[in-house]
Amino acid sequence: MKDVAARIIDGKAVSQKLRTELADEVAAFKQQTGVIPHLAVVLVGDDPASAVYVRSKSKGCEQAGMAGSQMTLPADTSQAQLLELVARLNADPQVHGILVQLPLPRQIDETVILDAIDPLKDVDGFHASNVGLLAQGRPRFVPCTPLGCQKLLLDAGIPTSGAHAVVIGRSEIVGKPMASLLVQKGAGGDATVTICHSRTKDLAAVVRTADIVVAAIGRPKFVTADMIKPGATVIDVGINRIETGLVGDVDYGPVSEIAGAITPVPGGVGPMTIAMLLANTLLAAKLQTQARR
Ligand SMILES: Nc1nc2c(c(=O)[nH]1)N[C@@H](CN(C=O)c1ccc(C(=O)N[C@@H](CCC(=O)O)C(=O)O)cc1)CN2
Repeated sequence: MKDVAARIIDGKAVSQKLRTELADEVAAFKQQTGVIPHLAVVLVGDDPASAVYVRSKSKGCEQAGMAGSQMTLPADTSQAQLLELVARLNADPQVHGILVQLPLPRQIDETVILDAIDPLKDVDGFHASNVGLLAQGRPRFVPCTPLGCQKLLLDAGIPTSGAHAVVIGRSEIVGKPMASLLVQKGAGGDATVTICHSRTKDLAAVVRTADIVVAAIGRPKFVTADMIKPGATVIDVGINRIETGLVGDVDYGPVSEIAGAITPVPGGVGPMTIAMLLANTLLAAKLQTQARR
């Protein structure tokens, strides 16, 4: 055990600072172009957590001086009906960003929907062409949660160049794009990256070698103190609702006594996801406005 507890990386404070800066950028963009950036958020079904996230996305747009509209479809919506809505939003010149809230009901193939979104309006960065651009090291829209993790590392002054970063989880939304960001050249990158997943042999031993651990596996308190190298930085992407409340993928109390810096849940990575979405929406409006002039 260390005699000093880990530094807490406060995602709520960092996201608030970024959102204030973004509101100034939005105001300048509106003054220059007369264009109001507009995010359309689509929710299918009535999952209560998704409904909360979607509301905070629309509210976040308004607070930043952008337009946010929300479309809610019933849980039994067919793939064809959702594709029709996406096509309408793609064709609408007033809409700059389109986000389809995940997860989608089982009858709808997520990949088909995500790849139907105009890549220039894909503020989630999930379209195959945006995934490809990130993998090639020339990112356009980067998925919001990994981008938020990278911003937290940069804001906290955690060196990534030459560091060994271990990403636990290989999802398309977090694990894979996080690894791409950490390995790419430049600030917040240049790390040596290992991705661990359910088939990794002796995962604990691999994680113990990490200077930076990003936990995105979706299992409550999966990362325990014995897996952490003293002084390592621990970024917890997990949001798990258990009987006692909301917990991350990291066993926060014991791990914070070993780590050098750690994100809490709530108040760590989560708020950054929305801040990055707002930033991507302004970027979408800028790219489309440029293309139309
Ligand atoms: N189309 C997308 N769907 C989903 C994404 C996404 O980025 N794009 N990510 C997640 C959910 N999500 C945003 O959609 C999200 C999750 C959590 C938070 C957040 O601020 N969490 C708070 C806790 C809030 C609570 O009490 O529930 C925190 O960690 O402090 C924001 C956004 C899946 N779907």
